[in-house]
Amino acid sequence: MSVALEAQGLGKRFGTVEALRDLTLSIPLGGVYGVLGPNGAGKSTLFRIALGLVRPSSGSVKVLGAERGDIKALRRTGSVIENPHFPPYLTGRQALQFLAAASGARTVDFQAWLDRVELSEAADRVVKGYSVGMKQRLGLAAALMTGPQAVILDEPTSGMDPVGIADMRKLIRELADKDGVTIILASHQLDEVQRLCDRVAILDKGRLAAEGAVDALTAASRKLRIEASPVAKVLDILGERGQPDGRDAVLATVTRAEAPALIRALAAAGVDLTEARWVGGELETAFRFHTGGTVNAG
Ligand SMILES: Nc1ncnc2c1ncn2[C@@H]1O[C@H](COP(=O)(O)OP(=O)(O)OP(=O)(O)O)[C@@H](O)[C@H]1O
Repeated sequence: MSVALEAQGLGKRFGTVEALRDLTLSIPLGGVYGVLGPNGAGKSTLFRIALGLVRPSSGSVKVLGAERGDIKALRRTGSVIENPHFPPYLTGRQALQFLAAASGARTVDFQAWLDRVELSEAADRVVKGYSVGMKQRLGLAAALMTGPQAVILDEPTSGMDPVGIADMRKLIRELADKDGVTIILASHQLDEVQRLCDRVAILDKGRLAAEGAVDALTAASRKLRIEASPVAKVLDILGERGQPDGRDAVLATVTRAEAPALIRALAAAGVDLTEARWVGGELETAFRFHTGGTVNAG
């Protein structure tokens, strides 16, 4: 089995609202997968259906190869859905012990998980005094301590400061690369997603608007900016794939694979090359293109 989450023609109606419409999506096992979309696109609904918290109106979803609601698959799937809540007068350590007991987990190394999410110093303080970021990290420890194969995180960096966001990004990447946990996350932080995720799905009004490797989705807006002299010769060699950028540079629409040959051709034609660098290629551009221009902060 190489699929972590598979949705087939998934639909969900809440009264007159169609939160998901005929969504077919396959999220591979391994790596970090981002589910993106404007507010109300259906990201949380997809996650809630996958976790057995909400019943779909049509279609089906499998998690780790098992039908929705399968207890064994759910035990192998951790989750942090929106800001996690803990009994406020328990300490971080007690909260993990309480949740482990509730889920029937027997051999959990609480200290190791508290260390891993950098909560060792705060472990014996009550959760009530924790910051948003600390609660998110405690939620992540709670989701991971039972050794899941996949983890679903709904906006894991919401309400965090830039340092907290960078730490969370590092931890998530490490969990995927070193621990082999498949991470599926929803986020509005497109620059973070671009740095963190291997693949993404872009949802728009409950539909799948785009899906693919981050590199492939961003390739359309990525250009090679070539600063060279004479510019006219560069434009001549590039033909339709070149456009002037100021007086001494050209934007070339080429792929990474084509770049070395282009640079060799320019040198062979006697062009003096001062600089060649990639510009553009932001995930935000792809997001705007596929969702009709809405980018949400927060
Ligand atoms: N329990 C519910 N009852 C009624 N409508 C709901 C319910 N849950 C979600 N919806 C609606 O379904 C649509 C999709 O919501 P969902 O929370 O899945 O979007 P989202 O992409 O996660 O949005 P956000 O980025 O704001 O978290 C929205 O229009 C929302 O108002």
